[in-house]
Amino acid sequence: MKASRFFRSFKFAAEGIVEAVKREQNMRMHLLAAAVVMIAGGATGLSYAEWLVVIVLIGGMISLELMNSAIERVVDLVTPEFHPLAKQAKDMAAGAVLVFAVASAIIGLLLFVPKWF
Ligand SMILES: Nc1ncnc2c1ncn2[C@@H]1O[C@H](COP(=O)(O)OP(=O)(O)OP(=O)(O)O)[C@@H](O)[C@H]1O
Repeated sequence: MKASRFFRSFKFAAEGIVEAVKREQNMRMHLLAAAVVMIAGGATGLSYAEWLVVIVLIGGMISLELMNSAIERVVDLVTPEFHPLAKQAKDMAAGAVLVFAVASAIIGLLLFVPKWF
């Protein structure tokens, strides 16, 4: 792949992220939560390995939210009408976000709580 093409793809990806931050309240919530976790991590003094876990969880959460937003848009593009498959697609995508958020919250508690008490 030519360098210019690579940077063009990078620019489009960045535009997608900016668009999601502008339009999706959930995305802004995830970013706020990520900032709080990073500050808490700094204050708590996480180890190198613990920071790796936190970074993977934050990156995974934001990536999944981006995929969820993308699926919502494709569904709306395909059918503005009510359709059971549209509902399933949106609800499954939202379910994927929820599963990762719950797993992340549990891992976060397992990481932080023993250091605080
Ligand atoms: N075309 C559709 N056909 C059937 N059900 C739909 C359709 N669009 C949305 N829904 C249902 O309504 C719910 C809310 O959809 P809506 O588009 O308002 O929000 P969203 O795009 O899923 O989430 P967000 O709150 O991030 O905008 C969906 O999760 C789904 O259950």
